This record gives sequence, C-alpha cells and structure tokens, in this order.
Amino acid sequence: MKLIVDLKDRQYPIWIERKALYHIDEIINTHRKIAIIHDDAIPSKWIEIVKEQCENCVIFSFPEGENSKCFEQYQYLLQQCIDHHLSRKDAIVAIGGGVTGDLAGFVASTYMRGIDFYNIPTTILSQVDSSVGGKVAIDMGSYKNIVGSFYQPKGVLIDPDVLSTLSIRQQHNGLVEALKMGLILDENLVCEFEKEQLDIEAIITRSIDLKRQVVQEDEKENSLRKILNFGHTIGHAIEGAYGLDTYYHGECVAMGMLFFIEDKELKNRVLKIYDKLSLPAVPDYDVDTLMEFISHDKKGTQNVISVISVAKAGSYSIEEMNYEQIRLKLLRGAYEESNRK
Ligand SMILES: O=C(O)C(=O)C[C@@H](O)[C@H](O)[C@H](O)COP(=O)(O)O
Repeated sequence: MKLIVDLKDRQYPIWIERKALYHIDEIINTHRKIAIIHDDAIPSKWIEIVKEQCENCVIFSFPEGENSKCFEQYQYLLQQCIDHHLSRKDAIVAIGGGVTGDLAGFVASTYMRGIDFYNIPTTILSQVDSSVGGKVAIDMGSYKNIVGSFYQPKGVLIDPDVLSTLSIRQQHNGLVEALKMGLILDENLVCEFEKEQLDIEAIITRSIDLKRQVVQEDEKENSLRKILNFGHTIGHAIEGAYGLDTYYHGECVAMGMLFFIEDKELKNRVLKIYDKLSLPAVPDYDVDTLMEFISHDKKGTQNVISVISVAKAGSYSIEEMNYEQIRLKLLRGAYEESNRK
C-alpha cells in the first residue's frame, strides 16, 4: 500500500509492504552516494539488504539508546558526512527506530543546510508514528527534542517483516503511540487493542495514516498537530526525570495519557490494555521535579501550556492550562477516576 503525504508544495510517499526492504529503489533514488545511519543494536541483516541495493554507500553507526540523541553523536555524524564527502545531491537513509530517525533526520536537515533523507523504520514506534511528519531533533541533557527542526523525509519505507527481531517490550512500547492515535482520533483503532490477537499490520497502517492526515493539515504544529502530543507533557517529564533510558518513550506516554483521561470507564478500558501490554505503572514521582521539566514543554508559553484531554475514545480537546492546574493534576495522581488503587 502507498500513502502520500501531501503538503501542497511538496509530497512524499509512505510505502507499507512486506519485503519492501528488498526494493528500496521504489522510494529511494539510489543513483548517488547514500549514507546509511543506524544504531549499533540493529540486526546487521537489515543493513546488508539495503547496502546491497546502493551503488555507492557509506555506513555510519552510533550507540543504541535515547542518550545518543545528543550533540556528541550529532557532531560525530556530521563529521562523518564531511569526511566521506557527502554532497548536496547525496542522501541519508535512517534505518532504525525513533532515535535513529530523529538524530539522522536532524543531521540531514542541517548538513549543508539540508540534504535528502529517507526513513526506513524498524520499530513499531517508528512505523506507527515517528518516521512520518518531519519532527527531527536531539535532546539536551534530559530535555526531550529541545533542539531540532521540522524537516520532512523524501520517503518512508515500512516493511513489517523487520519487526520480527524486536523485543516484546519494544513492540509494546511502540504500540502505545498507536493507542494514543486511536484515543484522540479513532475508537475503532482502540478496539483493535481489545481483540484477543493484535493485528499489528492493521494497527500500523491505520495509525500512520491518521498521522499522515494530521501532518497534512498542520505540518508545523500551530494547532491541530498538538493533539499528537497527547500524553507527552507529563510523559516527557517522567522520561527526563527518571533518566532517558529508564523507561521507554511509549511507556512514559502511556503514563502521561492517564492524567488527561477524565472518564472512569474509559480510563479502566485503557488500564486493561496497559495490563495486556505489560506496561509499567506510574512511579512515585516528585511533583516539583516533573514541574521543572514541564516548564520546558514546547507547547508552553510563560503562563500556559496547550494540553490535550480525551473524554471519549476517538475524540480530544485542547485546553490552555496554567502551571498550577498541571500541578494539581500531578498532586491528584494518574489513577484517579479509575478502579486501580
Ligand atoms: O509528530 C508529532 O507531532 C508528535 O507529537 C508525535 C509524538 O508522538 C512524538 O513523540 C514526537 O516526537 C514528540 O514531539 P515533541 O514535539 O513533543 O518533541
């Protein structure tokens, strides 16, 4: 299946197909130097399959984990591009999860003021969400995505077969972002999580198509796109406060969403799905510590933050909340309005 992200002055394809990894020229112009960027944990077979299809290829790798979304690795990768004489006509291909897409995309957006980049997402999180939409960034210390840009890929190649080597924890971590998409935009997608057997390919396709539609509507997150940040205000704070590699990103988003689901029945529905995905419970956090992280939220101004709430599955509201209101949410806790004590 091919979906098109249509941004009026430019478009790019999202190709979702088993075995697509063996046909990258369907999406990628390989008649130039290609710099493949990946982390050091990705199975080498996926890199080999792509490398074989490139006539002129260099490969740069970095240590796995969120901690690599940092200036040191950003600088290292830029230096590799320089040392290997990448020109403006060449391209970067990010093969990996959200960290790889964000880091490699940011390198592509700034090297020589921007060269082509393509995403080949290999985790559920990147296949359902982060590979599309052009949010590329690095972290500063524990502040997530605080340095970055909106820089769209030239194409996204999604091959569900590459998920076969993913750990269960990573699979469940990524599924949270698809559940998020269902909670804000499509109750039928939420229902997919309540089936005995999860149809991962259907979940990926539906989630990334919803993401595509939102990005088309509001590429630079001036309004509608803020809804994709549901759960992230408190989620990013927990992720930063506990160290970027303690909890995975999706696990933190799952925690963050609970604070903004007001309906008891819906929250219990969501908690049942979390149990099915063996997601970690919200830790005993320090309110002041989280508030410090929240004060750097990109949807915030000096006095208020745009926060997203879900009262009914498949719907959302965006509200400007002051910091005191957010603090009260934290004081009240995540499990209010639920049967979980
Ligand atoms: O694409 C978006 O817009 C999102 O908010 C998607 C999020 O799920 C994703 O984690 C994103 O990277 C977070 O964005 P940020 O702007 O909060 O850094």
